[in-house]
Amino acid sequence: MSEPNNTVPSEEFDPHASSLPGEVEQAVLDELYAIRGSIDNFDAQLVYLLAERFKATQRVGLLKARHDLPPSDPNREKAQIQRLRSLAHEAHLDPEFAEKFLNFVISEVIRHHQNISDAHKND
Ligand SMILES: O=C(O)C(=O)C[C@]1(C(=O)O)C=C[C@@H](O)C=C1
Repeated sequence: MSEPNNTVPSEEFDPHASSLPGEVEQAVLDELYAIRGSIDNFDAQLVYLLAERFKATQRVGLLKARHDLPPSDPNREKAQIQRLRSLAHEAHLDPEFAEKFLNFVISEVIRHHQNISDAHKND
């Protein structure tokens, strides 16, 4: 039976899933798997961190809808981008990437805010 799209697949994550076995020495694969273990831990944290951020922005969206405030706040965004670029620079992360990432997240937040506002108006 196939699963509905909105559920977590029941299949276990295989941390050793790879297209490389047979192509490289086992020692190289072992080193790669060890590094990938850290990548997997980081990706899991990223998901939890983003979920927490969206929980907070959901509250902002409700507050804005209740008080009929616009979904976006361009001056706030400018300040956030400037701060994130500077943090990225200090952390040796490409500031362009940090800005693109923040803009990507914020555009999704604004879409959520708009949906909350539309739902609020139709109540
Ligand atoms: O702080 C707000 O006013 C928000 O709506 C949150 C947020 C963000 O995701 O950080 C999203 C949209 C705004 O343009 C600015 C910031």
